[in-house]
This record gives sequence, structure tokens and C-alpha cells, in this order.
Amino acid sequence: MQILNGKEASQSIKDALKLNVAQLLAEGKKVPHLAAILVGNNGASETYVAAKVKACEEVGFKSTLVRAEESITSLKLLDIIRDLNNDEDIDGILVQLPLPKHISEQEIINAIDPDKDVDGFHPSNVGRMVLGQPTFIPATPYGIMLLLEHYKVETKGKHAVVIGRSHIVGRPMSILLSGSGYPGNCTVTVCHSHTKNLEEICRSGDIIVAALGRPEFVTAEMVKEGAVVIDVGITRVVDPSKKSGFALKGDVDYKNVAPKCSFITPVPGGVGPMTIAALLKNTYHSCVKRNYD
Ligand SMILES: NC(=O)C1=CN([C@@H]2O[C@H](COP(=O)(O)OP(=O)(O)OC[C@H]3O[C@@H](n4cnc5c(N)ncnc54)[C@H](OP(=O)(O)O)[C@@H]3O)[C@@H](O)[C@H]2O)C=CC1
Ligand SMILES: Nc1nc(=O)c2c([nH]1)NC[C@@H]1CN(c3ccc(C(=O)N[C@@H](CCC(=O)O)C(=O)O)cc3)C=[N+]21
Repeated sequence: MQILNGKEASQSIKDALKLNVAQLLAEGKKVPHLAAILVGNNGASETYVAAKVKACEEVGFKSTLVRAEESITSLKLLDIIRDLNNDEDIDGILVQLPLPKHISEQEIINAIDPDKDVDGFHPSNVGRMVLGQPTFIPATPYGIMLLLEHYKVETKGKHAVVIGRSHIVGRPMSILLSGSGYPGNCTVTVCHSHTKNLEEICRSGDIIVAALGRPEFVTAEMVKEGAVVIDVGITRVVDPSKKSGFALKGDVDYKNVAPKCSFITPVPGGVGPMTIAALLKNTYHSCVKRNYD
């Protein structure tokens, strides 16, 4: 069993980006600039956005955090996005999800300039991804592809089972794994809450991507010997023994599943850090494409 260490792989991506930034500076060019919009004060969202801003600093990008009250109207939020779209220095715009219920996420995403949509959530970028055209790939599935590549995990001809069909993880993951080229060329089964015989389907998976958000859902009985298991899920569960007061749980029963795997991602330290590294890569490419291509 080998651990797919997202902390390590993301560090090597960040090291490469640092060199890219140094090169831009040496050529007297501007550095990549990411704007993150955080609405309300959801604890998990605060943590993730803080981690993204910190990662920007680490590699020498500029970052701007725009905070808005939970009660902000759609119109006001659209104003913020319009200003960021028009700001020439900004290369990437990210609206941290989920948004408060009174705001339509799709309406907000549609307003982001697709050339600055480093999350890859805009319909034009989703369309480009489906067609296999160069575009911003959503950070979590992109990070998983980079992780598979980093560890040279074989994917060609494998049966990949993706649990979850969300627009930010499961759906794009299934499209990327079924695409041609490496890592891809898988035969993909997408599972969701209406899937029958999910256990049986999982057992036939050479690769399992668990992205449903149910702690320890994937048990040892659902995993075949030698499988590759990617655990996307992160759920905070109350744990008084922890300093923070909570523990992070993946969608996989790691202790019992890991011994059966050829490769597995831990939580934390697996997909999470790769998501951030992928976002930085998208932001760098946006900067180069917008300014210097
Ligand atoms: N590590 C990282 O970087 C990231 C981690 N995450 C984590 O990944 C998890 C999933 O996130 P996200 O995709 O946004 O979640 P969503 O809640 O948007 O989607 C969950 C998906 O799982 C399906 N599902 C739910 N319960 C079951 C079940 N019992 N059996 C089969 N399928 C089920 C749902 O089906 P249906 O469509 O039928 O409702 C849905 O398609 C969460 O824990 C989240 O915190 C998310 C983003 C990034
Ligand atoms: N517009 C938008 N884009 C996103 O990419 C996006 C989003 N909204 N909403 C929520 C999800 C979640 N997400 C994570 C990012 C990093 C970690 C991460 O770094 N996790 C660490 C642990 C962090 C901790 O301590 O909580 C790890 O797994 O090691 C996790 C989850 C991005 N998302």
C-alpha cells in the first residue's frame, strides 16, 4: 500500500510555481493576482479561504480577500464581481461556495468573466472541459488528476467508480477520468443517492473516488484488493480531545480500507492540499494567458 501524499505532491507544485513567479519578476512582469470572495462567516469556508490566501503568499502571488455580510443582496454581489472583472490586475476570481440560500449560485458564477474563472465553474469553461479543450479545470478534480500523475498511477482501461455527481467534484471528475490521455481512459461509473447496488459497483472499481460527504461511508467490504482509493470527503465532527474542538473525517473508513489498497489518499493531507495547488496553477495560467500570450 502506498499513500498518495497530497501535502508532498502539492509542495512540489508550489515549488515549481515559485520558480515561475521568480521568472516573471526577472522579466519585469506582473505576478498572478487572485481575488477570493467570502460571503458570511461559515467556519469551514473561513478556513479554506484563509488556506488559499496563505498559499498565494507562499508562492509569491498577490491575493485580495473580499468579505461580504451574510445578508448581502445578489445585486451587490454582482457589483463586486463586475468590479473584479474590470480590474486589469486581477487574474483569478473565486467565489467561495456555498453561498447563503437567498443567492443563486449559478447566477453569480455566470457573472464571472470566464477568462478569470479559475474555479472552472462558468458554463463556458464546463463546456470546454467536456469537449476536452484547454480551460480552467475545477480545482478538486484537477488536483486529483495531478496527484495521480505525480505518483504515476496507471489509469488506462481501469474501471473508475465515482461516488457523487456534484458540479464541483463528482461530475467533472467523471468527465476527466473518462477523457482520453493520461490520467484518463477509464471506464467510469457515476454513483449518486439513487444508485442501486452501490456496494457491488464499488467492489468492481479499480479506482474509487469517494465524494459524497458521508464520514467513513466506504468500508473495507466495498473495496476490492489492490484498488486505488481517492477520498475527497471532509466532514468536521465534534471531538473534544482536539484543540480545535473537532476532527476531520473522510468518506472512507481509512483504517480498514487502507490495507487492501494499492494507493490511498489520507484525510487530511490528501486531496485538500492538491485542491489548493490546482487553484494556484489555474491562477498562474490565467495570468500568463491574459497578459503575456
Ligand atoms: N478535499 C477537497 O478539496 C474538497 C472536499 N469536498 C468534500 O467532498 C464531499 C462532497 O462534496 P460536494 O461534491 O460538494 O457535495 P454535494 O453534497 O454537493 O454532493 C454530494 C453527492 O454525493 C451524493 N450522495 C450523497 N449521499 C449519497 C449516498 N448515500 N450514496 C450515494 N451517493 C450519495 C449526492 O447524490 P445526489 O446528487 O443524488 O444528491 C451528490 O451527488 C464533502 O465532504 C465536501 O466537504 C468538497 C470539495 C473540495
Ligand atoms: N468556489 C469554491 N471553490 C472551491 O475549491 C471550494 C469551494 N468553493 N467550497 C468548498 C470546497 C472545499 N475546498 C477545500 C479546499 C481545501 C481543503 C484543505 O486544504 N483541506 C486540508 C485540511 C484543512 C482543514 O484543516 O480543515 C486537508 O485535507 O489536508 C479542503 C477543502 C474547496 N472548495
